Amino acid sequence: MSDRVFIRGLRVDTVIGVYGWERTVRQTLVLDLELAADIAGPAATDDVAGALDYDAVCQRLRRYGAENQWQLVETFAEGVATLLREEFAVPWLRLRLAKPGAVAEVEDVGVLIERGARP
Ligand SMILES: Nc1nc2c(c(=O)[nH]1)N=C([C@H](O)[C@@H](O)CO)CN2
Repeated sequence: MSDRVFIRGLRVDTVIGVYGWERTVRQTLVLDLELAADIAGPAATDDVAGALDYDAVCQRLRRYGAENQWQLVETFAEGVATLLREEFAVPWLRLRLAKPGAVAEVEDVGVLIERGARP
């Protein structure tokens, strides 16, 4: 099954960073997600109840960012992957996590991870 739900450019505000000043401010991370998910099933019923609800995913990840804090983008990325697999039963995902403006003269930096087994 190569079907995917994708989310591009999800902005999550959180406390993240290794420097002292970063512990006192909120910064915006930008997430691009590819989530393995069945498309034909929910298409047959035309019912969001059987779909991987991308709106629910976005709301949950914004709340995850608001309620927690991290030092490394790596830690945040692993937490997002675990949450999606445990709470939304996503069997495989690819996450690109960008921290725009974190480094001078650089557009963005971050991590790209894949977790789970491709169905
Ligand atoms: N591999 C990483 N390197 C760095 C991180 C990080 O999260 N992962 N973070 C920082 C600082 O917080 C930086 O984002 C502030 O400009 C430095 N290196």
